[in-house]
Amino acid sequence: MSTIRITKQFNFETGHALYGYDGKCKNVHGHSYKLSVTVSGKPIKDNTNVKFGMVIDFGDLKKIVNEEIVDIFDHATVFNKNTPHVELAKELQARDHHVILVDYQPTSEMMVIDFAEKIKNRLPENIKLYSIKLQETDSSFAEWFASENK
Ligand SMILES: Nc1nc2c(c(=O)[nH]1)N=C([C@H](O)[C@H](O)COP(=O)(O)OP(=O)(O)OP(=O)(O)O)CN2
Ligand SMILES: [Zn+2]
Repeated sequence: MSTIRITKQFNFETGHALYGYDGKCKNVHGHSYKLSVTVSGKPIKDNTNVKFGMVIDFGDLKKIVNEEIVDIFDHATVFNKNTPHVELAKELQARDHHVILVDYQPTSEMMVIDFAEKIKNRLPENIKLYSIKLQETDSSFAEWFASENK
């Protein structure tokens, strides 16, 4: 049976700031992120299985990515907790804002690394994470490929 890649796309709105950056993205600002998650596997051969012909049900992949990423990052603001932005984050949290403190600079590169780990940990044994693409703007995106990260 052939190995097939399938992709599910997601959208979420997230704020961030790049502490110490030498450009306008040092300011708190937001993006309409577009996330593409590609997994690979073999379509189920058993015609009595309700998922017959599927690598993984798009709905099951959606549930994993929504629970791990979209529901958490949507309408949140991400700060690097190893910078003075932690003070700003605490102030926002005290005012009931949805803030995420991460252990990295929240660039698109570092976010795809984080997302890849989160998704890999949730996939069934027979399904492999192939790649992730995170688009910050119409012209800027970062990609993670399993083949380059063994
Ligand atoms: N390698 C990276 N460079 C930059 C990142 C990043 O995550 N990785 N992030 C930013 C800013 O957060 C923001 O995304 C600005 O990006 P940029 O593409 O420069 O946005 P512009 O709107 O200025 O770009 P246009 O060319 O006008 O579309 C900065 N750099
Ligand atoms: Zn940005």
